[in-house]
Amino acid sequence: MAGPQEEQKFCLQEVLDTFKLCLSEKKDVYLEHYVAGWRGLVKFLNSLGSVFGFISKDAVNKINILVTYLHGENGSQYVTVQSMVKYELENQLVDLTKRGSHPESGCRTLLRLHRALRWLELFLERLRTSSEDSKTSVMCSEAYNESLSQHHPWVVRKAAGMAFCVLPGRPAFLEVMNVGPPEQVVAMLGEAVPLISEVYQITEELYAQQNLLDLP
Ligand SMILES: CCCCCCCCCCCCC/C=C/[C@@H](O)[C@H](COP(=O)(O)O)NC(=O)CCCCCCCCCCCCCCC
Repeated sequence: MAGPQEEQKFCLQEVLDTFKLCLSEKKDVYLEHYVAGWRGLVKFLNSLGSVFGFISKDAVNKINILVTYLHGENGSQYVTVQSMVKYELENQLVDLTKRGSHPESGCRTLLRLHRALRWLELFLERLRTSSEDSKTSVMCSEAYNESLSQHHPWVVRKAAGMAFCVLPGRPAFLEVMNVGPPEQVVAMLGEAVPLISEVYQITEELYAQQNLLDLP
């Protein structure tokens, strides 16, 4: 049986499995599996050390907000991202233009994770196609600059940049994924990236249709 230590261990397979479960037959995104995917990723971040604590703390905070809705009295409205958006909009539960009485709506909280998912997609694709001696810090900051950084103030960008510098090199990084030899990690990333990308695209289209991409 796995001890507490092992239960905390990140495993790319597990994250891949949760993202697989994310999409329903009609391509709705299940919130439960979406947050489970993020929980798995946070485990990975925690295994990289305390420098990343401020990032994982924010991610956990956002995961917990969503889980509270999911398990709350209106939980049945939060089964999918689609139903959450519909419910919160119909009931005026979202601050649309400036922060007001709903600073922690499901919609704005998920949007933050959604933007981070684009970073993840770009980063994992770089990792997958990179050579053995490529620098993870460079891949990570390139992916960040192309995505998430646009939504962050200077001070967060600075702190993120500093954290990226202490990322382990590619071989050690692939090892923490607990998949096996590098070729196997690369193969699994080949499966994971399109899945993550699909979940991202579906959410992006929904948010764009509803004009929710700039929620405060
Ligand atoms: C592998 C290295 C991991 C580097 C993570 C890259 C993302 C850098 C994000 C920096 C966020 C800093 C923390 C603060 C964020 C908030 O200001 C900001 C805005 O929130 P607010 O509107 O409520 O104020 N929050 C966010 O943008 C959400 C950030 C969520 C980041 C989650 C990152 C999880 C990373 C998981 C790593 C997995 C590695 C892949 C391995 C297979």
